[in-house]
Parts: sequence; structure tokens; C-alpha cells
Amino acid sequence: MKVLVVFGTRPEAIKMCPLVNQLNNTQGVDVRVCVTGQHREMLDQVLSIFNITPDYDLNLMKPGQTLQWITSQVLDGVSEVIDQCQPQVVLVHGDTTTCFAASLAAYYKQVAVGHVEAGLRTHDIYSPFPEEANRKLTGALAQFHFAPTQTAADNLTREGVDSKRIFVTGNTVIDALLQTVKTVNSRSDLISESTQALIQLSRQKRVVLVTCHRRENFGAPFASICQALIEISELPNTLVVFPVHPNPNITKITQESLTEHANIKLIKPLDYADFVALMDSAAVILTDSGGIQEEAPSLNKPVFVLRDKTERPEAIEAGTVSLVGTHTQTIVTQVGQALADTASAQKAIENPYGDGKACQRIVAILQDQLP
Ligand SMILES: CC(=O)N[C@@H]1[C@@H](OP(=O)(O)OP(=O)(O)OC[C@H]2O[C@@H](n3ccc(=O)[nH]c3=O)[C@H](O)[C@@H]2O)O[C@H](CO)[C@@H](O)[C@@H]1O
Repeated sequence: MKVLVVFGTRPEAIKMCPLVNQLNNTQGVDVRVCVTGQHREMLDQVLSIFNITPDYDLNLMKPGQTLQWITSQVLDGVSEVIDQCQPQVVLVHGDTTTCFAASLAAYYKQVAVGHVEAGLRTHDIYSPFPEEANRKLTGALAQFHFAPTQTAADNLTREGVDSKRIFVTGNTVIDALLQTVKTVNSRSDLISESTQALIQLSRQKRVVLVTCHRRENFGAPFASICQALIEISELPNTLVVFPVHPNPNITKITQESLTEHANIKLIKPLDYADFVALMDSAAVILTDSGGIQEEAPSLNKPVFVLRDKTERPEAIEAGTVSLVGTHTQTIVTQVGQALADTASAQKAIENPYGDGKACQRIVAILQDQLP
């Protein structure tokens, strides 16, 4: 079985590296990895944690890159890689521009596409933009749809995808998380000194961990989120920790509005091992990230999602994730209540996104389906 795995951003790397390792550990599988480098530094750090060296590195990252530029470069670059390595299947992930353009390259070469994390939908093509279109377009080209949940599989069925091509596997992010928690628990030396210091602080203060980077939050919504963070940081015994995504739309406002506040710590994006350890020590998490919504239930953390729409209804139904939007007062009130209610902060639930065995299932399905 010859497999080409293509990814380019941090979240794709976190969710695809455990699958690459599972493929590598399976007899009779020849796996090649192509990275596009859509997020350069944040990608490299994940590759190193999972001990993966890519076979092909398109190294596509330039200041002010546009969606159309990335799309055409990935299309050309991945087409050449397919010519060189002649895979039976190209595996892509989720909803990035890398994912869609690599699927199109495979389709033009008449190579099967396996879509990992298939079927997530908000049903609004402009929210999130361009991810909702990327995942629908990838779904139109894929032969194998690896849906993380039954809800995602149902979305695909409603769109007319042949049910024999849809497989509910769980989300590979839970495989990544559980493997990383295990590593971090046995190797605290992998955690940087600055993160260890924050973890120490979390024993005295309630840490509110924040990430925010989605395009639909740029501008006024993000300004309103920053105001909420200021008010939350003024609650008793509370520390806001915010690893700031390097996108200039985020860095500029955070620097202008949040640097002067004693109980807000702005830090660089953390290595995955550090981030997992910090999530584990947080009291509450505020985020617009998809992956963090999926990971946090496994750590029993309450999550407030800084968006108006989500493609992940499962944890909202399970009660650990709340869609809070971007209005300052709503965020402050809800986070304040969660901080006051320590019992709910520790509530254990079964994670609806997976059990850590998604990669095993995907490899078994490919072995069964490919000639
Ligand atoms: C619309 C949407 O929801 N799209 C998502 C988007 O991904 P995202 O929103 O989850 O992206 P991020 O928030 O960047 O990454 C999150 C990961 O990064 C880790 N992390 C975080 C901060 C840090 O300082 N250090 C870290 O290591 C963290 O634990 C987590 O695992 O694209 C993916 C690919 O297709 C899709 O799966 C996914 O639908």
C-alpha cells in the first residue's frame, strides 16, 4: 500500500502525525509525507514532537500570502510530488487551503483522496471562511470520508455521499492528545521552564487560557473579545494566559490593548507538549479554535467558544462546550460563572470526539479498501 500524506498547518500536523506514525508502524505500508509549509514554524515544532521528517517540503510561506496564491502553489507542488511518488491514495485533513488544493491535484492525477476529519459543516459557506468551502470541495473529490462523529457522517449522507464510502472513526486529535499527555507525564523535561512557571502559578491563581485566530473574528469582534479579557483579568485571583497566534490581525490589537494589564500574560504560541500541559492546568479555556474544542473534554475543562457558529455541536450537547460569541458582557458573565462554579469545572464526561483509536481504524479501513 503506497500512501502520500499532505498537510501544511499546525492543526493538520497535530491531527495527521499520529496517523503517519500508525501507517509507518504497519507492515506492507509505504508512506510518504509532503508538507506545504503553510504555517512554517508552528508546523516544524509539531513534526519534531512526533519525530517525523517530511519526504517532500514545498516550503510555501511568504509574507502577505493570499488564498489564491497558496491554492495555485499547492496545486502545482503536490501534482509534481504525486508524479514522483505515484501513491495509491492521497490523505488530506480537514478544511485548510492545503487540504482542498492537494485533493484537487490528486483528482487531476486520478489518484484516490482520503479525507480525514470529513463532514464537519456550519452550513454557511462564509463562516468559517474559507474553511466551510474547502471542506465541502474536498468532500466532492474524496473517495474515502473519515468522519470523526456520526453527526459529521450524517452531514455527508445528506449531501448524497455514498454511505459505503463514509467511515466513522473518531477524531485523530484525541490520539495526538492522549499520546502527548502520556509523554508529558513521563518526561516533564519536555516542558519549557516558562510553561512550568505558569503551571506553578495555576496552583495559586485561576488560569483562563485563551487562543483566538479565526478570520471571522478579525477587527471589531476581536476588539470586543480583548475588552472581555481585560474585565476577566480583573476578577479576583485570576490570570489570563494568551498564546498569541502570529497573524498580524491578531498581534497588532493584542499589543495595543492587552500589554498594560498586570493579570494578562501574552506569550508566543506554545509547542504542542507545552500547550497540552497548560490546558491541563487551566481552570477555563476561551477559544475560537476547532482542535481545542475537541481536546478539552478529554481533560474535563469547560470551554467557551468565541464564535457565533460551530461545526462541532457534539460537545455543546454534552455540556462541556458553550458557544459564547464575541460580545464583551456575555463572555465576562459566562466565564465569571464558570470560574465561580468549580464543581462544573471538574465534571468528567466521555469525549464525543474520540477514544484515541481513530488512526488504527483509518489504517485498517485503508488496508481493507485498497487493492
Ligand atoms: C474551522 C475550524 O475549526 N478549523 C479547524 C482548523 O484548526 P484549529 O482551529 O483547531 O487550529 P489551531 O487553533 O491553530 O490549532 C489547534 C491545535 O493547536 C494546539 N495549540 C494551540 C495553541 C498553542 O499555542 N499551541 C498548540 O499546540 C491545540 O492544542 C490544538 O491541537 O483547521 C484544522 C485543520 O484542517 C481543522 O481540523 C479544524 O476544523
